Amino acid sequence: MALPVPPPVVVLTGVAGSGKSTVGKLLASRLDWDWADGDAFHSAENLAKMAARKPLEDADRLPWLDEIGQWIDKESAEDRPAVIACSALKRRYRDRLRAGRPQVRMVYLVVDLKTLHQRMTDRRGHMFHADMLGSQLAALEPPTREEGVLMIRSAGTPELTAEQIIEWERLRSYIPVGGSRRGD
Ligand SMILES: Nc1ncnc2c1ncn2[C@@H]1O[C@H](COP(=O)(O)OP(=O)(O)OP(=O)(O)O)[C@@H](O)[C@H]1O
Ligand SMILES: O=C(O)[C@H](O)[C@@H](O)[C@H](O)[C@H](O)CO
Repeated sequence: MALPVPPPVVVLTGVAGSGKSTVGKLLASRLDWDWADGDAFHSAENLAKMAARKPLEDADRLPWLDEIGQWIDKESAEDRPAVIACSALKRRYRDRLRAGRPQVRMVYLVVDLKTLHQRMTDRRGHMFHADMLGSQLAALEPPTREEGVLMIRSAGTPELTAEQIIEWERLRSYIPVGGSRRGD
């Protein structure tokens, strides 16, 4: 008999400045689901590297992705639906996060370059500098035609993007009409 699939865990992916944290926080709050920002799982070494404007490499990101995976597993073990932001720039990073976790639903935020650059330069007090955007784009393998990834253009307000994600059919089917948002 197949094991029951735990409640969904939405992973908001995309390059720095695409709005993962802004949209993710809003989405989790609208749904009353747990929320985490993947940036909180970076090691001190990774944070220092990024603050020194050195792009992360695979060897830096793999243990970080595993920390995020463990957070997802903990949420699922407690039967809790959740949202987490994680850049997951490459196919193999996404595969690492979703392997053995059928509850993971990936959303990729599509934002044009001009807007991305504007958001990064307007953002104040963030350890990730706007001049690192190029390195994010160089590492990026967009999930075009990748099965199970919702690619959503995030050009309007964060509220609109969060609403569009909620409407995403597979999530909607989880949220009972008129029922508890946690589905219990
Ligand atoms: N849809 C949006 N419309 C306008 N501004 C936005 C939108 N989404 C995010 N922003 C702004 O753009 C900036 C970047 O957003 P945010 O920090 O959420 O991106 P991020 O993908 O989490 O970046 P990082 O990976 O670097 O943490 C923020 O200052 C935020 O207020
Ligand atoms: O994979 C990466 O290069 C990192 O996750 C970055 O995306 C940063 O964590 C983030 O952008 C900082 O806010």
